Amino acid sequence: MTTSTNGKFDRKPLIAGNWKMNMDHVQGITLLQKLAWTLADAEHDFERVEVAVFPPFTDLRGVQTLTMGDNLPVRYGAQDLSAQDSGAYTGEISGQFLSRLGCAYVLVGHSERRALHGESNELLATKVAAAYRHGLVPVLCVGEGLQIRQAGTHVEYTLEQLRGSLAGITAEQAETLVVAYEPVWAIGTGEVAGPADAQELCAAIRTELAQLFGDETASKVRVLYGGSVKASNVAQILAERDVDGVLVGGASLDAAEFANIVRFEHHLVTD
Ligand SMILES: O=C(CO)COP(=O)(O)O
Repeated sequence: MTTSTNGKFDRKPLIAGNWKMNMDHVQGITLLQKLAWTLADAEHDFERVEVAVFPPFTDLRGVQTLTMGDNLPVRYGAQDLSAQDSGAYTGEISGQFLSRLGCAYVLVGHSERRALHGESNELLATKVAAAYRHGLVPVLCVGEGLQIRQAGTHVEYTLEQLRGSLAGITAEQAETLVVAYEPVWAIGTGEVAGPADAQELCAAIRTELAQLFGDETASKVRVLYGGSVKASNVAQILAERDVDGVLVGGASLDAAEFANIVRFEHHLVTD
């Protein structure tokens, strides 16, 4: 991909699938194998467009085996991690364990965890720090609910989440950061934010990152959009200048559909 004047193409697009609490360890292997075959048939260039999956914890060992054994260049991560490293924290999973399982990434602060588990920005800042301690790249999720969108305060609300969840991290750490803007009203609803909405927030996030960490760092951070992304709408969303990838829920559970999302550049050509 050539370098554009706005620098967007210096950032490798990241197409990520969040399987949520779907796909047991056997189903997960089947899904990933199908995805691998489909992308191999299409001669997908993983150097050009990065692919990552976020399976349930119990699938990670199998995903590790599959990606090592077949030398499949799909990267993967967990959907959450503990803020602690080890000890008496029943039910928690340490970033150290994820790192040893070959995870490259970890989701932090998905809206479902914020809403269902009461995860605050303060707690999430400690999870982001834990991810960096263990060599994992945090994919920090932010985004407003419907009421906030209707009140028109969505930009300020989302940036407040961003600032709060990144408290204490250094500019050097921030260089590898991934942020996912996922408006809650667009998650699993079929209601996709328009490309202009996605661009507005992704650009606002980058501007805020520039204030926190400097322009150069902000220009390296990949900002993804998530919420009802499908093969039929991905190309328009990724045509926006500050949108560097997508975080896909439901449509990532179908290998053919997800492979078509990964191949978004081909839709652009035919659009
Ligand atoms: O929450 C999401 C990804 O993390 C988006 O989910 P859907 O793609 O199912 O709307």
